[in-house]
Amino acid sequence: MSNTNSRGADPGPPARSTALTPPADATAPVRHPEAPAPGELLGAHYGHCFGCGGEQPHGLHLAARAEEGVRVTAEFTVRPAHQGAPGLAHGGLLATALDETLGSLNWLLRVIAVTGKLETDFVRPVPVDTVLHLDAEVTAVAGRKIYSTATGRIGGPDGPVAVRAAALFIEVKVDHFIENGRPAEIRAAMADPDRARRARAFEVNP
Ligand SMILES: CCCCC/C=C\C/C=C\C/C=C\C/C=C\CCCC(=O)SCCNC(=O)CCNC(=O)[C@H](O)C(C)(C)COP(=O)(O)OP(=O)(O)OC[C@H]1O[C@@H](n2cnc3c(N)ncnc32)[C@H](O)[C@@H]1OP(=O)(O)O
Repeated sequence: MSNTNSRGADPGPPARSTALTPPADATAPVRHPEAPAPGELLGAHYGHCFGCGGEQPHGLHLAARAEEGVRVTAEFTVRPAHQGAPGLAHGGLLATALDETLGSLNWLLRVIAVTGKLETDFVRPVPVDTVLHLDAEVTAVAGRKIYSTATGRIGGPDGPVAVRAAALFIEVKVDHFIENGRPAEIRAAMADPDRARRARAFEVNP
């Protein structure tokens, strides 16, 4: 079989459609003993993060809250700047809110991890001014692979489901950021006066 697409370009690796199903040897996630207590806000992992950073004027400013187990919740208000169609949220934006919420779960395990795969079901349209109630949990862990799912409900924690996601995060060392990030931003992050954020980046998984 040819390894090129119709334009002759390398199509890249094949889609991994089964990748979001944990393997048979996966285990249940273990909440870290020093994870934030249920009800506590997790805080931003990086001030300029588009999803959670307080210093990011264009960002979503998502504030995830720890729950029991390896689970978080967050509320996200859809703003006029988030539109795709008139008066409706852009799907990619909703996927970003899900990605960020899912990403914050890894802090309850005390690992740093990046999104490898994110699958999103858009179940119903989400109007501007909607408060989306996000609820995410880690379902299984297999080596460096962390499997998680999330839902976003309209109007309340028991409201109708508007979006659903399943994700695979891959645990990385802090070197992932040092080797791949831009030096100026890396230096600034290393000098972050916020002790909790530095700890999250450097002490967890040095
Ligand atoms: C110094 C300053 C540092 C400041 C840092 C600040 C804060 C840090 C703290 C926490 C924050 C961390 C992240 C941000 C959190 C939330 C934001 C939302 C999350 C994101 O938005 S984050 C950005 C988007 N994300 C990426 O930018 C990833 C790009 N990517 C890569 O960097 C590599 O691709 C990587 C590392 C993923 C893997 O590379 P690798 O070489 O380490 O590992 P390898 O390929 O061997 O995969 C190992 C096993 O995972 C399986 N696997 C891998 N990828 C898969 C896929 N896509 N689908 C299915 N399975 C997959 C393999 O099949 C194998 O499985 P098996 O072991 O069974 O064979």
